[in-house]
Amino acid sequence: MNPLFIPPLYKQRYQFVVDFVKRHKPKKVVDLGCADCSLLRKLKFHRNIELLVGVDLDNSVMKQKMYTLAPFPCEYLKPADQPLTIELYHGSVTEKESRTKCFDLVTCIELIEHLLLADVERFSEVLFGYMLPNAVIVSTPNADFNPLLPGCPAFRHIDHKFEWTKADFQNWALEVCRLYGYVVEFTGVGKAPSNEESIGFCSQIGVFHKDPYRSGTFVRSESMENTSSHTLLYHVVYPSLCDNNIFQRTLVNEVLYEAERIKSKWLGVSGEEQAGLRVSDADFPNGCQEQGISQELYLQGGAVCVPLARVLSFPSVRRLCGSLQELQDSLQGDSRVVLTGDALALVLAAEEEEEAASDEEWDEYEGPACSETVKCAADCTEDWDAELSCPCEISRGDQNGAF
Ligand SMILES: C[S@@+](CC[C@H](N)C(=O)[O-])C[C@H]1O[C@@H](n2cnc3c(N)ncnc32)[C@H](O)[C@@H]1O
Ligand SMILES: [Mg+2]
Repeated sequence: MNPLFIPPLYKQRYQFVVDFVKRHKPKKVVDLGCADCSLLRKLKFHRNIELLVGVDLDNSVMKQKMYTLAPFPCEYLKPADQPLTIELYHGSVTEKESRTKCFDLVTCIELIEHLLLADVERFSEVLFGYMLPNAVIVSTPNADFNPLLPGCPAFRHIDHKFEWTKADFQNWALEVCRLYGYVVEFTGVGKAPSNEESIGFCSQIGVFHKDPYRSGTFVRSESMENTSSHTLLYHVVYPSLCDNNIFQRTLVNEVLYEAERIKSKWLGVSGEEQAGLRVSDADFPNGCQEQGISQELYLQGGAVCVPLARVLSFPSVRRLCGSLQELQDSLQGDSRVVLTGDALALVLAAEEEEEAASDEEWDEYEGPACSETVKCAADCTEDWDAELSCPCEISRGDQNGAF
């Protein structure tokens, strides 16, 4: 059977959120009804997000997949500039939880139709009247579209408690806006055929923003007290340069790496050629030229001295330290580096201290403990999807997929 939508509808819903995040750059995002964390796994690559939270009533599905939200090994080797914390909570979206208050964006993708109709009002109050997010994205099946889905039963999924027509959804959304001071834009994914466009999208979406003209005049939840009704299941802090220890370790690694490379190149050429290796200001712009600070290497008591000014000309170091003074301040007192008395150069042993691993040692090396292939940053998302999500649309049902 050919898929009805290409890409599948669940991917189009996730992409809708990802596009919104790219445009609006929210810092704090919570995904209500996050299930197997598929959307969270996509969002974690958007490093404008500093706090990413998932909430679901079903803790078993979250527990199965929560470790896929852990940092990749390469993220420890090359920490990001911005911090990122990911948290998963077991709890109901109809209960107030102060740790989900005042986020920039709340997503509710195919969640609302799984609530009892009697609970929708309570959910609306918790979401719009208590959590007070700046923006909300709600998606839900459009019942008007069901006749166009071949073999579609009364409801698209066995766990759906209701399915709203376009008018039902818009009535709910507009009432919520009236009560809580929001404005809404209606859109969706999964277009109807051109002769049936008035039916609307297969997945209807409402994008809510706080109404700038009504701030302070809307209803707030009766009780705004700090309540903790959810249980924290998972908490991970990503390595980032905002952490002083990680910053220092990364800086020292980069400085030593670049300094050793400069040293090896310098040692590898004859004395005459060394003279020819004299650096010109234009070769290594780093802001030190004006101060007349030398960038040339020299020998001192059998050791090679590599000027910090020269190391600072490498973009990998300059990204971390903006000036020579900053670099000196960061390196002084760090036990992994030795500086000259004037703190202007690094002192490195002229000879390699450690021999490279012998052939026998390499024979014993069994490779990394985990055979998993990891790729960096945004490219990974599709790999993870392929591995972690069932590629068969039909078997996924509406949980994430068919409709
Ligand atoms: C169809 S799934 C949607 C999953 C995900 N948002 C997506 O689009 O892939 C609905 C999710 O809502 C969760 N859910 C249902 N009622 C809930 C409640 N009262 N509080 C929190 N989560 C709830 C279910 O456990 C389920 O994981
Ligand atoms: Mg559903």
